[in-house]
Amino acid sequence: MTTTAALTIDRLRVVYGSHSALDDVSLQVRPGEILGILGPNGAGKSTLLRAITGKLRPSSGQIFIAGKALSPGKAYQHSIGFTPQFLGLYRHLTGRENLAFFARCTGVSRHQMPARVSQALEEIELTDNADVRVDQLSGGMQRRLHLAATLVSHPSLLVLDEPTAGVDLGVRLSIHDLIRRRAEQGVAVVVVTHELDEAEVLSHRVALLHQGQLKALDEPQALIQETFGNRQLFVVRTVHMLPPALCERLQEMGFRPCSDESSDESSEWWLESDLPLDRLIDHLYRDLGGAREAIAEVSIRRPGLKNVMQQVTGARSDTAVETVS
Ligand SMILES: Nc1ncnc2c1ncn2[C@@H]1O[C@H](COP(=O)(O)OP(=O)(O)OP(=O)(O)O)[C@@H](O)[C@H]1O
Repeated sequence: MTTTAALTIDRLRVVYGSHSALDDVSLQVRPGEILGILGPNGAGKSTLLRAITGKLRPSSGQIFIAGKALSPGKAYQHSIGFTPQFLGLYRHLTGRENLAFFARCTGVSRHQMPARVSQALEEIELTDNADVRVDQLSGGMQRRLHLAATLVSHPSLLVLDEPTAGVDLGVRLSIHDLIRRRAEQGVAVVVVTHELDEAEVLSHRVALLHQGQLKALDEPQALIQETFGNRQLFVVRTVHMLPPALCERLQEMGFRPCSDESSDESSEWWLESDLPLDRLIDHLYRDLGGAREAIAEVSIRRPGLKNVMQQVTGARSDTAVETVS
């Protein structure tokens, strides 16, 4: 028996003027699956979400929601719930009033509304503060309410743009639980996040976008295994940010900054290598010479999606292992 995909994207192309923002992207999301969409700035993530939610007309290709072709501007015909990145709540209304408003807007009947609103309030543990105005709620409560405003209509496809941006760990974990519970009930979830550690624990599969192209699509652990096999990473932490000459030296040895693509803002560097740790430390000490007191710690770490992303999108350093061997 085949299950109809909750979302099918077929050879999607979006061109802005002469710039190709999405280039021949195809993927499917099954009911109950959480798909993380990852990629550096400008990769095409928002464009993809706008296409899935019918907010833009693709230059070519098609999108199907539960097997039915999506017409741009007519997403309301499908059961899609979209939670944008920035809070869209009525601050002078209470949580309960906000949920009732969003339920009405998305077609929940008067008859169903009280039960739906109560259920959503319970889900986000806001029942006790349901009648407090939004502007008096904590930031974490507002974030959960923002998500609940989408959940209240019981969409079968949930599209989330950075649902945990700017929240603390406790709120983040409770939002993860909310998303997982809906997925367990059969809801398909597409979630854009810049937090690669989050994507690794939350997503069943991840799609890596770079310059509008789908570079990888797989389960997080499978991607890590495909990219790094059983190799481990050496991570060097420095006591402070290094002067440019030392950054260059580390890069010549094949190290990459952990924080982002900008080497002069990183005090952590990683290297994929088969060398034993003691030999690597010898090389480091020899190569950094008098600057070795800048090293605070050398450790071995399991690669993560962050490293996969750097490997897929960054300039590949093929000389890494040879340089220090
Ligand atoms: N309305 C537009 N007109 C012209 N170019 C656009 C438009 N929207 C996005 N772009 C360009 O398309 C590319 C993809 O943009 P998009 O916003 O989808 O990327 P993103 O992955 O969401 O980035 P970010 O993480 O910074 O939000 C970028 O090069 C961007 O400058």
